[in-house]
Amino acid sequence: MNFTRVNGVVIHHEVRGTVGKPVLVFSSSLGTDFRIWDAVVARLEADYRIVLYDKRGHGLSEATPQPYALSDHVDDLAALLDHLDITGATIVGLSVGGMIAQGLAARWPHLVSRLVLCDTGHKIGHDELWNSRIEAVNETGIAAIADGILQRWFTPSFRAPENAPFIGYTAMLTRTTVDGYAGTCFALRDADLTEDTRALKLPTLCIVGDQDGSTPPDLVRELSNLIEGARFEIIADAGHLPCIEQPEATAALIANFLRETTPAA
Ligand SMILES: O=C(O)CC1=CCC(=O)O1
Repeated sequence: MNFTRVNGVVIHHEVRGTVGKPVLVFSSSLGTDFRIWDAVVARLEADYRIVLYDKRGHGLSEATPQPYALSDHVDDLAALLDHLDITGATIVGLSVGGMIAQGLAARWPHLVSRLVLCDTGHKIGHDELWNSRIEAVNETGIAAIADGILQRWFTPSFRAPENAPFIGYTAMLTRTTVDGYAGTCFALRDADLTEDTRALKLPTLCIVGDQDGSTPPDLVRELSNLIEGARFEIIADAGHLPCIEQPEATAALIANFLRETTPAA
């Protein structure tokens, strides 16, 4: 476990994989931490250097008081990569992690060479959705609204109570700090990356679960249409978190994209 203070916030991170190989950086979604990537990373770490981190208010990273802006999350990741002396990485981001990846590529282009945008958008939701979520989380806590969130995250078969991982990921969600969760809802409410993302010129893969109830396939297709040359792939039998429900298919799409966009030596 590694903890580094960047921008006044202690960020939990881990570097795995193979020294000297191209770097993949993974950024997670609202209410999750970097363990959601474990099964994907296990399939990629022989061929890549892997950076995992928890955004502020999530996992083991410090929870600063709400609200947050998307630029807080973007600048935390930029500072972490500076600390690790990394430039030109492929950023793999899911949901708000995908927005952090887009924001990083727009604001700090030297840090990013390729993007893998999973179950995300250039804008996710609208003011009313995020305002009511912020109010609910602050008044009653995450557990009180967890059922609705989990229905959008996972397919019905994964949500069976006898499925042990479902219980585990429910705990991950409900144990997220209120400041981290609500703070990031403010960031989502206020972020519209349409114009920044339209200007991006780098190899990009967009992925979405066919049953994603949070950022459905049409939204992710629209995102891919904004970025010149971006690929768009749908993963079968997955909700909002294909890295958990379909890690093999997710890792295979990422590996193929990386192979096809790596310049010949
Ligand atoms: O909680 C959800 O509905 C899913 C989600 C939206 C943005 C994000 O990061 O997760």
